[in-house]
Amino acid sequence: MSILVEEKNRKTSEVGMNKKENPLGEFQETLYEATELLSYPKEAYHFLKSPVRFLEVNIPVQMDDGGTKVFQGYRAQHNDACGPTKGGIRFHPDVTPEEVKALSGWMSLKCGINHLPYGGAKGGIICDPRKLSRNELQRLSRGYIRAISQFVGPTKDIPAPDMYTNAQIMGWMLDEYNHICESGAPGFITGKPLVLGGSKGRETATSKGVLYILQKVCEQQNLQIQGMRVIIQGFGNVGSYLAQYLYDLGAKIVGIADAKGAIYDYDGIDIPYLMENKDAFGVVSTFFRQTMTNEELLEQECDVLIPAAIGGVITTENADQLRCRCVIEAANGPTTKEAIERLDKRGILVVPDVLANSGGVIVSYFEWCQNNQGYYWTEELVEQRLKERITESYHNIMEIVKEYGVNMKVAAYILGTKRLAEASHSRGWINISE
Ligand SMILES: NC(=O)C1=CN([C@@H]2O[C@H](COP(=O)(O)OP(=O)(O)OC[C@H]3O[C@@H](n4cnc5c(N)ncnc54)[C@H](O)[C@@H]3O)[C@@H](O)[C@H]2O)C=CC1
Ligand SMILES: O=C(O)CCC(=O)C(=O)O
Repeated sequence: MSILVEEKNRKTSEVGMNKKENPLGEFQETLYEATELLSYPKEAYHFLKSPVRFLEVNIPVQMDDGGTKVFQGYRAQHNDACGPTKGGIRFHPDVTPEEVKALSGWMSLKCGINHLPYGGAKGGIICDPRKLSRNELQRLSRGYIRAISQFVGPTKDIPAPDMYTNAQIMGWMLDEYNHICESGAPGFITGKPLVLGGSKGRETATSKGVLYILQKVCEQQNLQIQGMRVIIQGFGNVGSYLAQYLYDLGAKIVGIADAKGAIYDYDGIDIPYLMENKDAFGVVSTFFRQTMTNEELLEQECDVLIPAAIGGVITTENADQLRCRCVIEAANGPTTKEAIERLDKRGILVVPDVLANSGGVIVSYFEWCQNNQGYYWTEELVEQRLKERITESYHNIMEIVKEYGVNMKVAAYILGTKRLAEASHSRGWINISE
C-alpha cells in the first residue's frame, strides 16, 4: 500500500479531518482496493487514479458595480474510453481542483455501473452564487463556457447541473455554446429547460433514483417506508424532492438540514410547508426558532440517514455516534472510507453514492438520446427506464457483494472499474490481462 501513503497524505484522515480536505485520496484508496481485488496489474490503478485531462481557467466577469472580478474554474475529464465524458458543474466557494478530479472519477464509476456510453467528467467554479446578482451569474456561466468551449461538446464532454447550478444556468450555457459553435445542438448540455430540449423527469431524476434504491434496500433489510423515520441533510434539488416522495409514501421525516442549520421534530416535519417556502438555494432552517447544527442532526436517532448536500460529513469523528440502521449516500462522497468500515462493524449498511445518486446521470443520458433522436419521451417512460436501469445496477452490485465478500461501496467500485479498465484495455491504453 506504499503508493497510497504517498498519494493520500494519510495524516489528514488519522487526525479525523473530513473528506472535503482530501476527496481525491478517498477516491483513489477505494479504487486501489478494487483494482487489487480484480487482480489488475498496477498500471490499471495508475491510469485510473486521476483524470486523463484537467483544465484550469480564469474567468473575468463584469460585476454590476462596473468592476471586473476574476473567478477560477475547472473541468476534469476522468476517462473517455467508453465514450464522451459526462458530469455536472458545481458553483461553490469550497470547490478545489482535487474535489473536481475526485468528482470526475466518481462520474466514471456511475457511468460504468449503469452501462452508460460515457466516461466521467466534472466542472466547478470557486464562487458563491448566493452573493451574485442574476446578471452576474449569467455572465459567469457564459464566461465559463467561453473558457472551456474547445474542451467540451455533444460528442466530447457533456455538462449538466450539480450543486448550486440549475436548469436556467444550463440554458445560458447552451445558448453561449450554440453561439460559439454556430450550431443549435441541444445535446451539448443536459438538465436544461424543457423548452430548450430538456428531458421530462430530469429535475426529479436523482431523488427518484435514490427512492428506487431505498425501496430495494427496504426489501433486503425488512424495512418499510410507511412509518420509517428519516433524516435528510440538504433540501435542494436532491433532498427536497426526496423528502416529498418519502413523506407522500408515509415516512416520517424527523430531521432536515441545510447550509444554515438543521431542524428536528420527533413527530415529523411538515414537508409540503417546506417545499412551498424553501428559498432558491434550498434553505428552510431559517424559518424556525429551534434549530440545531448539522453535526448534531446527523447523530439523532432514525431508521435511515440520507446525506444529500456536501461531501465528507460522516467521518471517523462521528461514525460511532450515528444512530441509524442505514445510510443512503445521495450526496457525492459524504462518507469517508474509514467511516464506512466503522459503520460496517456496527452493522449499519452504507449504500454508495455512485449507485444511489446515479439517477441524475441516467436521465441525463436519456435526455442526450432524445436530443440526438429529436424525439421526446413521456415522463412515465423516462421514469420506467430509470427504475429498470438503476434497479438492475443494484442487483449487479449485490451479486459482487456476495461474490467478493465486500461492502456495497467496494462492490460498486469493482463493477464501475471493471468497465473502465476493460474499455481502456480494448483501446490499447493499458493491459489488464497480465
Ligand atoms: N443535482 C443532481 O442531479 C445531482 C446531485 N448530486 C449531489 O447531491 C448533492 C446535492 O446536490 P443538489 O441537491 O443538486 O444541490 P442544491 O444546490 O440543489 O442543494 C444543496 C443543498 O445542500 C445544502 N447545503 C449546502 N452547503 C451545506 C452545508 N455546508 N451543510 C449542510 N447543507 C448544505 C443547501 O442549503 C441545499 O439545501 C451534491 O453532493 C451533489 O453533487 C449527485 C447526483 C446528481
Ligand atoms: O447529469 C449528469 O450528467 C451529471 C450529474 C452529476 O453531476 C452527478 O451525478 O454528480
